[in-house]
Amino acid sequence: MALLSITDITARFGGFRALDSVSLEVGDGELVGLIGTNGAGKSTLFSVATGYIPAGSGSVVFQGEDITNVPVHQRVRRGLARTFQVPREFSHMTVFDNMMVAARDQRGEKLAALVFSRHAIRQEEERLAERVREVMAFLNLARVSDELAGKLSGGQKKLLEIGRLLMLEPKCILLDEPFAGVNPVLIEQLCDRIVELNKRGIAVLIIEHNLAELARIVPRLYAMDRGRVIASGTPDAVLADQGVREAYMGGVI
Ligand SMILES: Nc1ncnc2c1ncn2[C@@H]1O[C@H](COP(=O)(O)OP(=O)(O)OP(=O)(O)O)[C@@H](O)[C@H]1O
Repeated sequence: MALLSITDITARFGGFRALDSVSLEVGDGELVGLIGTNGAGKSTLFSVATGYIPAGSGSVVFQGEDITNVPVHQRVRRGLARTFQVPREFSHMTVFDNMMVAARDQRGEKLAALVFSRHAIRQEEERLAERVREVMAFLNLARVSDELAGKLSGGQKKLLEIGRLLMLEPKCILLDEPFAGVNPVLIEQLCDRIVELNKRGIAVLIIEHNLAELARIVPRLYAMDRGRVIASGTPDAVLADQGVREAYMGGVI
């Protein structure tokens, strides 16, 4: 059984059909790519999967449960979370605090339950801080821990965005163009960290325009064009697909 099953999803913006009966699956512990022309509907699909945009029709099933109408924060609590094309860090806060805020959001109810015990709150905060330090070390962000997030490079912001996601202890992450605006050296590092996360058991679905990098790390790809999935399979098979080649620059890739 798939970890995440998206079936026959349709989504409209006014009269425009951005997603037209889209189906896609991510298996437990799988690393999957999603490519497509500009405006194909990839980000919209992420938004429907994670609850930011309602599905017009179709279903989203996560870990065997129908979550089509479940709100964003409950999907996050179940372990399904996404990044955005443009990172959403708090630019005037430090890297460390950005990560702590993400962790506290997730732990909000638990912290509220501890309201009568200062000692218990301090212990919980220390536990979260320890987890933040672990994640920063994993992402090579430890040395910028006290920097303001707004001062980070594009690549470091993408790493921070992934760090904030990891504080949610997800089972499946949807990464929207993690390599966009990132210099080649940091792309290598990002690729390496994404593969390592996946090895540790987190399922990953990645939207990416950088086909060379994506094809290097994912065993399986989907391709979208004009609101539909037009191909899926190994990167070689998808990139050789005639429909995909026609969708991209009239067959030039
Ligand atoms: N909030 C919105 N209101 C109206 N139209 C929208 C909205 N969001 C997206 N669209 C339209 O839906 C279509 C799909 O957009 P989407 O951002 O999902 O594409 P994409 O495949 O992620 O594109 P890109 O690779 O360029 O980021 C586009 O035509 C876009 O203009």
